[in-house]
Amino acid sequence: MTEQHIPGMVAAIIAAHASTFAPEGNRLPAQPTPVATSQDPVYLAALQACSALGFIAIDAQCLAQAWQNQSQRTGLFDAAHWPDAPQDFGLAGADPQLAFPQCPRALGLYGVLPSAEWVGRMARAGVPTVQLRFKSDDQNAIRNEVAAAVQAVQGTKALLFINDHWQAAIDAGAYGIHVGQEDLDALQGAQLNAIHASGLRLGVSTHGYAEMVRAHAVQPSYIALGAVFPTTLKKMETAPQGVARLQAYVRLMQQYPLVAIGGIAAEQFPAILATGVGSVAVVRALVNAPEPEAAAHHLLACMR
Ligand SMILES: Cc1ncc(COP(=O)(O)OP(=O)(O)O)c(N)n1
Ligand SMILES: Cc1ncsc1CCOP(=O)(O)O
Ligand SMILES: [Mg+2]
Repeated sequence: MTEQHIPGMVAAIIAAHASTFAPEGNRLPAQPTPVATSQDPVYLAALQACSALGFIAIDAQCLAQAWQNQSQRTGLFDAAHWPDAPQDFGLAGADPQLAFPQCPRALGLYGVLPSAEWVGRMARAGVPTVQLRFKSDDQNAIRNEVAAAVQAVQGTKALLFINDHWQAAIDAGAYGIHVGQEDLDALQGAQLNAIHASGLRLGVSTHGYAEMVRAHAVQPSYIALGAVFPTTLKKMETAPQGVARLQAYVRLMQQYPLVAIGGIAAEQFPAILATGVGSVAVVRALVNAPEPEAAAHHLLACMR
């Protein structure tokens, strides 16, 4: 492949994947082609094509590198084969010594909840995985709420993750911690080591290819993928990813337990579960339901 083949390769990738990633009527806007970090013709073609298909700069760069690696590994350029091999994304070779402790591969219905009271309610309703997402800057209130959430799941089978407040989670003996990309940015190496040494599980939020690669660098216990659909619960920096991208992420990230999150209600469960993701996280589908326990039972039935 040489430079003169690039326009044809761009067109071939778009033709093969537009119906999946940029279908008529449900298309993310085309993105400007970002700076190239390789002059390989496959890389350059994939960078243009993935940008045209609506992938943001860091994800288009990540995909282009993977497409270049795939072509070099297989010895051919196949426009129809969307990259999905972990080694082409630099995702192979997890180190069991450095990895965070394992959690179940299928975390099932995952309730992300605003208070210890909600955590207890949903744990008692049979939700297998719960998270305390308590937003506060008051350290005393945080410590009390985290300790109360740990108490609230006693006697149930629920696994309790604490969002953001990792030190309080360690001190209270929660099952695990959930952090986002900004939380990871703020964590110093020694703090990440402290979480690792505590033996708690670690879940990490991701919103696309580049963030999945970044999350892999810390080898968390699970990876969350979202927002799949629009959500009013949280201001997202990235567009809703949609089910087609979720499917591609699940194919690539099979080595991790995966959680889908964002804008998911009962009607979306069949499409989400068909991707092979082992867990579906919801906030409003539980918290805003007129009868939250009944909603939990219905969503648990949807999981089956
Ligand atoms: C299961 C799960 N996935 C994603 C998030 C979002 O975490 P984060 O990006 O850190 O945002 P905040 O929840 O802290 O606003 C989550 N909490 N749980
Ligand atoms: C916390 C969070 N992170 C990504 S989407 C989201 C909110 C999900 O809430 P809902 O299930 O109500 O859309
Ligand atoms: Mg957070």
